[in-house]
Amino acid sequence: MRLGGRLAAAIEVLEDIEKRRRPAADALKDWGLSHRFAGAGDRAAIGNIVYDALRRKRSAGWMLGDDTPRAIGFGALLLEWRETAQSLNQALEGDRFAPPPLSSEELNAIASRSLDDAPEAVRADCPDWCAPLLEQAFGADWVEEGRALAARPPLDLRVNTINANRDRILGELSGMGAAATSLASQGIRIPPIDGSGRHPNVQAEPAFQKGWFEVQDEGSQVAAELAGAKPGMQVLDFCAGAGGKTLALSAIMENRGQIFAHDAEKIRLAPIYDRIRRSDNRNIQIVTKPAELVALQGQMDIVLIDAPCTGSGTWRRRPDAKWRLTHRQLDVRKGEQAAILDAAKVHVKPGGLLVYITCSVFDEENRAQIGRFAADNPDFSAVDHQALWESHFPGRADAARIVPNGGIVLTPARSGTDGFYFAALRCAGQT
Ligand SMILES: C[S@@+](CC[C@H](N)C(=O)[O-])C[C@H]1O[C@@H](n2cnc3c(N)ncnc32)[C@H](O)[C@@H]1O
Repeated sequence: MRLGGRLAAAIEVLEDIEKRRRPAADALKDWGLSHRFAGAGDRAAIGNIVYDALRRKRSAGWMLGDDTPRAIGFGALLLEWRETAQSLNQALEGDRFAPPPLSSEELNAIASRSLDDAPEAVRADCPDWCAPLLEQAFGADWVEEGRALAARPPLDLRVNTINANRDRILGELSGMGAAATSLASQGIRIPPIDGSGRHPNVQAEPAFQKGWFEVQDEGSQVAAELAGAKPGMQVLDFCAGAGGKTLALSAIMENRGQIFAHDAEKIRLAPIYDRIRRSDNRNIQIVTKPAELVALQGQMDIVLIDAPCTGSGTWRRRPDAKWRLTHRQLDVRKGEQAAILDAAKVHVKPGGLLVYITCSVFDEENRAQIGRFAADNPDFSAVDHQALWESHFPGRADAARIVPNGGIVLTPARSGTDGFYFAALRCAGQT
C-alpha cells in the first residue's frame, strides 16, 4: 500500500473509533481481520497514523480547522511524519486508494494557522475539562506536560535480575537501538519509533521466553524501586493485577522473603501465573480468599497499593482513553482509591510502610488523596520524599517533581517516563 491507501485506512479506523466509542486496538484489529491483504508494514503504518491522530487530536484538528477523522488523520501526518501540505498532495496524486487530496479550504487553513496561536488546551492536546486538572498538577508547566503526554512513547524493558543481567540483555538486543535507562537500575529503553516504523517484537525474542526481561515502563520500575523492599521482607501487593510490580519487587527482594499478590478481581491475576513461572520467581504467593488476606493483618513490612486510576499518565500509550475519560469516571476512581487505602492499611505492621502508586498525573487522585488519608489516619505519616528520591537517584532531583511530604510525580516531560505518582507513609510503632 502507498501512503494514500494507508491514510484512507487510518481514517476509516478513526471513524469506527469515534462512532462506536471503542478502543483503538480493537478497531485496528478488526480492520486487519477484514483486510487480510494488508501486510505487517501496512498495518504498522496505519496503526501509527491512528495513534498519532489520537495523541495529537486537538492540534491536528486545529491545523485543518476541523475535528473530523479525515482532518486529524491528515493533521497527524503533518505534525508527526514530517509531511507538508504539498508533499502530501503529491504523494496522494494518482493513488486510487487515497482519500481526496487536501482541498483549497484545507490548504488555506494549514497555511494561515500556527499552533503557537492555538488555545492552551489545544496545544496541550487534552480535553477542555482536563485542562484545570493538568494546571492544578503542573502550574505554569501544564501545557508542556500535556504536550509530552501526547508524544510517541519509547519501549521500556526491565531486566529480571533473578536470572539475567542488564549487560547480557543489552548484548542480546543489540541492533535494536536498546540502551540502559537513565533512572531505573535494571531498565532498558528502545527509543520511540519514527514515521511508519514499528518497535521490534521483543516478546518473540528467546531472552523474553526465558524470562530474562519483562516489558515495563521505566516509571513503573522506578516506583517499584522507591518502595524500598528488601530481601526477607513480608510484602503485600494489594492491587497486583497482571503482576508488573509484583515481579519487579520479587527481583529486588532476590527471591527472598514473601510477596502476597492480591487483587479484587481474580481474573486480573490470570497472567501472573505464567509470568511467575517464566521469571523463576519463588517468593510470590497469590492471595484470592478473604480469609487468607485477614491472616496478613498487622504483619506486613510493606503494603503496596498500585491503585486503579484514570491512567492519565499513560496517555502516550493509550491516547484513545484520553478522549473516552469522563469526570464521572474520575470521581468513581477517587472513591475506589479512598476505599482501597482504608482496606489496605490494616495489613501494615507497626513501623511498616504503606505505599500508594497511580499511573495518573491528576492531583485529585494523588497528593489530595494521600493528604486526606494522612489527615484521617494520624498513625500514618508521609516519609521525606525528597530524601527518599535522593537516596535512590542521587543528583537527579531534575528528573521528578517532588513534594517533600506530598509524594513524587514522574512525567514524560520531566522524567522521560509515563506519568506516575508515588507516596509512602510510615505506620507509627516499632518494627
Ligand atoms: C493499576 S492496576 C494494577 C497493575 C499491576 N499492579 C501491575 O503492575 O501490573 C489496578 C488493579 O487494582 C485492582 N483493584 C480494583 N479495586 C480493587 C480493590 N478494592 N481491592 C484490590 N484490588 C482492586 C484492579 O482489578 C486492577 O487489577
